[in-house]
Amino acid sequence: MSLSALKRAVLEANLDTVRDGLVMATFGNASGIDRTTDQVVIKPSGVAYDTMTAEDMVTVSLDGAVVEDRLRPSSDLDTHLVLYRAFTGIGAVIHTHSTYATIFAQALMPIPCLGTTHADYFRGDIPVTRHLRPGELGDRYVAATGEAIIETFEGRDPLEMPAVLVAGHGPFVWGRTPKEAALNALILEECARMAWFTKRLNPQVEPIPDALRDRHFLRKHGAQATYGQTERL
Ligand SMILES: O=C(CO)[C@@H](O)[C@@H](O)COP(=O)(O)O
Repeated sequence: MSLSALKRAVLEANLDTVRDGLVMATFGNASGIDRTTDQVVIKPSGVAYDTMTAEDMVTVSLDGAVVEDRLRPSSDLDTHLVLYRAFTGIGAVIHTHSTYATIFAQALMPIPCLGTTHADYFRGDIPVTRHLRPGELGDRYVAATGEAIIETFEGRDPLEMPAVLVAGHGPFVWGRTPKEAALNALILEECARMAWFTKRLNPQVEPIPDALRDRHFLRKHGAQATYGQTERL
């Protein structure tokens, strides 16, 4: 993908989060990476979404060196970079403060996998990171946020669990493309909303059985996926 195509895709993913009601004001950011050049394209910090253009997207290298510096990159850039370096199969990262997912993050509660809506996209409960320690709240705060996410994902496949709740902050999601990450951000919020109401109706309810969860997840993802069309109609 050319750099200009990546910038357009990243802009659209940012705008999707607003269109889908996941972001208000400037509370969020989406980025994408070209794995052939290791260039990362990310939303500029604090720019209004209704005036944002593809040319406003900021390009940096995977180690954080700014390639084009017309605008300052998102203040969450270092979290995105830590995720790209650790999760080599992902191509896009999105952060929002979507209401229900953020409520779970603030309550330090994983979003339980209570139904097949959830299992179609996330193979299990959406995990919550630990709180950052006082020594991590200085200059390295944003990178430390990414490192806490990586710690939470030890032994997990990030493509089977493309979302996390950062304690006291909000969700980060990812995908292979900016479009896929934007869809994951939307489904995450819907699953959080459903889990909230399900738990209110029946506080004792447990996550669905692993076999049902896996049946749903694997029919849509991985080598054996059977959902949808094998050929374009
Ligand atoms: O998480 C936060 C604030 O808590 C940020 O994501 C949000 O303000 C967006 O910042 P940027 O405009 O991406 O610099």
